[in-house]
Parts: sequence; structure tokens; C-alpha cells
Amino acid sequence: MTSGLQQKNSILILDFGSQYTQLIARRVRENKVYSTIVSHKITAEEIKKQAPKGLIFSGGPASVYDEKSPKCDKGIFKLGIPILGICYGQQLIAQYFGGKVRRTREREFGRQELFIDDHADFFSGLPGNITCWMSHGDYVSSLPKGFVSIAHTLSTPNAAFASRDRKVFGVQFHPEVVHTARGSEIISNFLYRICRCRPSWEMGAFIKDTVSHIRQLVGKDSVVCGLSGGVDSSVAAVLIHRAIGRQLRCIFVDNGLVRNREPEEIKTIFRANLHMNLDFVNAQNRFLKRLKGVTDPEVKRKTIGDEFIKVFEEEAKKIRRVKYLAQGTLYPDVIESVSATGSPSAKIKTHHNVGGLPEKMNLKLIEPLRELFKDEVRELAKQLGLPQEIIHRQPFPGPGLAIRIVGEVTPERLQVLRDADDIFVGEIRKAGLYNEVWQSFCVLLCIKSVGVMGDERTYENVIALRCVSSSDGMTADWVKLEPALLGKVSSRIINEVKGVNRVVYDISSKPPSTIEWE
Ligand SMILES: Nc1ncnc2c1ncn2[C@@H]1O[C@H](COP(=O)(O)OP(=O)(O)OP(=O)(O)O)[C@@H](O)[C@H]1O
Ligand SMILES: O=c1[nH]c(=O)c2[nH+]cn([C@@H]3O[C@H](COP(=O)(O)O)[C@@H](O)[C@H]3O)c2[nH]1
Ligand SMILES: NC(=O)CC[C@H](N)C(=O)O
Ligand SMILES: [Mg+2]
Repeated sequence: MTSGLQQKNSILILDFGSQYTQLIARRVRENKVYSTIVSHKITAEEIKKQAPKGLIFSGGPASVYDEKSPKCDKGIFKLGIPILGICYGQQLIAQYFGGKVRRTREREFGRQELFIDDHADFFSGLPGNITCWMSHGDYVSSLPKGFVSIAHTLSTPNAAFASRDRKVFGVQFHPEVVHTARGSEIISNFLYRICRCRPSWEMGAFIKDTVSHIRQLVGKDSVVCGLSGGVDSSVAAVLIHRAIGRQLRCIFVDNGLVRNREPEEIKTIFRANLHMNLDFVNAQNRFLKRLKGVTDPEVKRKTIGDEFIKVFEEEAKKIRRVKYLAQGTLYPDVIESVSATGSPSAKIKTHHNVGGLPEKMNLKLIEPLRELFKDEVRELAKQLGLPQEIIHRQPFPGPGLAIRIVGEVTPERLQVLRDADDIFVGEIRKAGLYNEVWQSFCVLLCIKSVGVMGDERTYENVIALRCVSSSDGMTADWVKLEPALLGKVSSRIINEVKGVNRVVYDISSKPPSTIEWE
């Protein structure tokens, strides 16, 4: 669902396997230019068809002088489209044009002082030296003909180079990471001074474009959308609702695995406030029945995914002229499939989504957020006038509380977890941290511990608190919450939630742990 307008004024990022490729895309977009990530295997012909304003070659773990290292179609260098190479990308450019790339004596990793030697265009408006972020073991030891060095560090002579006739630039450092002071300005210079982009990527235009696109596409048919109340599906639903109004039917499945008051809140927001068509399916019993006796995390996930599909199928059959299924798929979900090496990554856990639906139901997909990052989706939510609770809602996994109960899921255990979670999240809100952290929630463990309450021995449940910071959920740090806050949460949970006599705090980061426990 890309609009023509964005494509004509866009940057293509060729992925050579850098861990920062997504960041490059975000920096470009923050500068109001649309960007997409493509495999480094893309052909010159394909690029020509897409007619981007510029290309960025990402970094990557390989060395260009290794035989098996990823290369790009050589025709790309003849297209006359401006190119910026970052790290591996720079080295690839150097090699192609006849320069030399060698191993450094010592790997350079971390912050370095960058001395800028030429402020003509690429570094325009920047001071004489800035801090930059390096992460490399190879370097461009001699420049190709027609190239000049425009910045250096103490150990890297060609920390940035240019071939102005060809509009080809390269940097050994990473302007896309925040540790490079003013990296965003460098990228902006490339976009506006070298590629001559126009600022056109902003959410207002996106809304207008997408709404008219959906209206045209759908015509008189109907669309169904699984609405969870999470920011992704909510924004997708509201966008589509703007386009086709009552032809959109949203379905909220109350699977019994949601938090206290959640179904009522969602009803109020979407039915009463936003006047949307929302079907509520009470499927608590069916989900709990199927989860009876299930303790293995993967079996739990698959059971829930499967039941979701069944419920959904049944509901969709009741709707007339339904031709489309709307999903809140985001860009990070999409680009996972464009990895540089093409090697499938190890399966850590089966993330639930309703993605199994379309084939079975013969519905066509509408995924209006396929191009967006989470922070862009939140910006969109703001511009669409969604309530604060939705804009800043922390992500909540599709399998819900079931994967936060280690061991068997029962109605009693669910209630214990709901009540504890309510207290923890409530205190996080009171402390002004809810919007600051990525997620904060409780986990109910499968062990009991001995305690003493009013001189009596107790033998009861343990709750683990989890609170992490993250920018995309891929990596995460545990948050160093104040001891006073932790203490208050602990004593409130133990005093107020029947069946809990111990609270622990999870101090693991991702990796090696994951955010959820199952
Ligand atoms: N209880 C539910 N009822 C109906 N659809 C659901 C439910 N839970 C999840 N879904 C569907 O599954 C999709 C994937 O869930 P996911 O949690 O990734 O997204 P989200 O809930 O929209 O946003 P967030 O990631 O912020 O929680 C949702 O976009 C929604 O379409
Ligand atoms: O929609 C979802 N369906 C799932 O099955 C699922 N499992 C985990 N999560 C969320 O994804 C992020 C990363 O979680 P993990 O570190 O536990 O893999 C965290 O934000 C998790 O809450 C899910 N979201
Ligand atoms: N981060 C990178 O792109 C590294 C490129 C190359 N492998 C090097 O070590 O220099
Ligand atoms: Mg969710």
C-alpha cells in the first residue's frame, strides 16, 4: 500500500547485514524523506524502475576482500543515482572503484573524535570536529582515483570520502547511531544537498494518502479487523474507518486472557467515543477449556493462535460481502524477511498473530502500517486523535496473560495475576514512568514459597515484576526502578492480592533473556 508520492521521493537502503540497518531507515524518515530497506541483491534494473533519489549501502559483518562477502549488482554504480556507503558500504565502494581495503591493526570500536576536513556539502554546517561512532576491523587504506578524503580520525585517514562528480560518498563511522553527535544532520545533508530530496514524509500526508487509497481499493465491500486495543490494530482500524466508515467491522475477542477492565475500556473507546462498528466475542470459556492442562509455552502459544483463528473465521462468516482482512503489521515485522544473508534466524518463540487467516478464509490483506515504525504509529495515533490511553499503550502480546503465567492457566491464577498487575502498573503510572518504559507487567510463577503472615505459616504464589526499556522490543534493558517504588509495589501486592506471599524483581536483559517469560 505504498503511495506513488512517497516512492518518487525516496531513498533505498541496501542491506548488507548491519545491525543498524533499521536505524538508517529511521534517521532518513526523521528527516522527512521516505526510505525502504531492500536486499543487497536487488538489481540495477529494479532500482531504475523504482527511481529513488538516492541509495544508502548499510554496514555489515563481512570483509569486502573475502570471496563470499555480499556484493551488489555492479550496474548500480552506473545509474547516476547518488550513493552513500556506511562502513562495509564505504569499503565496497572503495573496492569497486579501485581503492584498497585492508585489515586494521586493531579493531576500532566505540566513540572517536572525527576531524572534518571539508565542509562543502556533506558536512555543511558542522563544526571542525565531532564525536563519531566506529565499529570496524577493516579500513579504506588507499582511495580510488577521483575520490578525496573529507574527514579523518587519528587512526582512520579516510573516515569519510567523496567523489563529487559521481555523487558517491562513504563514511567509515556510523552516522545513524545516536552516539555520533549530529549524525542526523550528516544524513540530512546527504538527503537534501546531494540527493536533492524534498521533505514529503510526514504523517499528515500519509493519512490523507492512505485513506483515499483504501477507499478506492475497497469500493463497496467490507473489511474485518481484529481489534485488540493495542496501538497497532487501533491505528489500523481508525485509518480504515476514516476511509470506509461502517463498511469496517472490528472484532474484539475476549479470550479471558486480558487484563482487568480491558474489555470495557475498549468498548467505551471504540463504540461510544469513536462510533465504530465493534463486535465483541466472549470466547473466555473456549480458550480456557483448550488451555486446560497445557504448560509448555510453545503449545500454549499455538493453542491460542489456533483458537483465535477459529473464532475469527466463525465471526467473519457472519459478515456480508467481506473481502478484506485488516492487520496492524509494522515495518519491522516485514523487513525481518529481508535479511542480508538470507539465513533464517532461529525460532525463539512463536509470536501470535492472525497471519494464518487469509489463506484459509480467502480474504485479501489490508496492512496500512506495513511501512511504519512503532514511533511513527504512535505519531499517527496522535494525529488521528486517538485517546492517550491508546497512543501510549504498552505493547501487549496476542496470547495475553497466558504467557505470563508460568505453568497451567486457570481462572483463579488469572485473577491473581490480573490483580497484581493492576497494582504494579498503577504504581508505575503514579510514578510517571508508564510512558517512559517499554513495558511493565507482572508474571505469576509456577512455584510456591513459604511465608509468615500474622504468626501463621503461608505457602503461596510468587509474583515476578518485569519492567524493561527498549526501542523496538528486539533488545531490552531491565529498568533500575527505585527501591522505594519496588518496596511499595511488593507490600501492596502481598497485602492486597490473596494468594501471593512473595514478590521478586526480574533483573535480566534481552538478550540473553526475552522480555516475556514464555
Ligand atoms: N483480543 C484480540 N481480539 C482481536 N484481535 C486481536 C486480539 N489480540 C490480538 N489481535 C490481533 O492480533 C494482531 C497482533 O497483535 P499485536 O499485539 O502484535 O498488535 P497490537 O495489539 O495491535 O499492538 P501492540 O503490539 O502494541 O500490542 C493485532 O493487530 C490484532 O489484529
Ligand atoms: O503480538 C505479540 N504476540 C506474541 O506472541 C508475543 N510474544 C511477545 N510479544 C511482545 O514482543 C516483544 C518481544 O518479546 P519477547 O522478548 O518475549 O520475544 C515484547 O514487547 C512482547 O510483549 C508478543 N507480541
Ligand atoms: N560495521 C561494519 O560494517 C564492519 C565492516 C567490516 N567488516 C569491518 O570490520 O570493517
Ligand atoms: Mg497487542
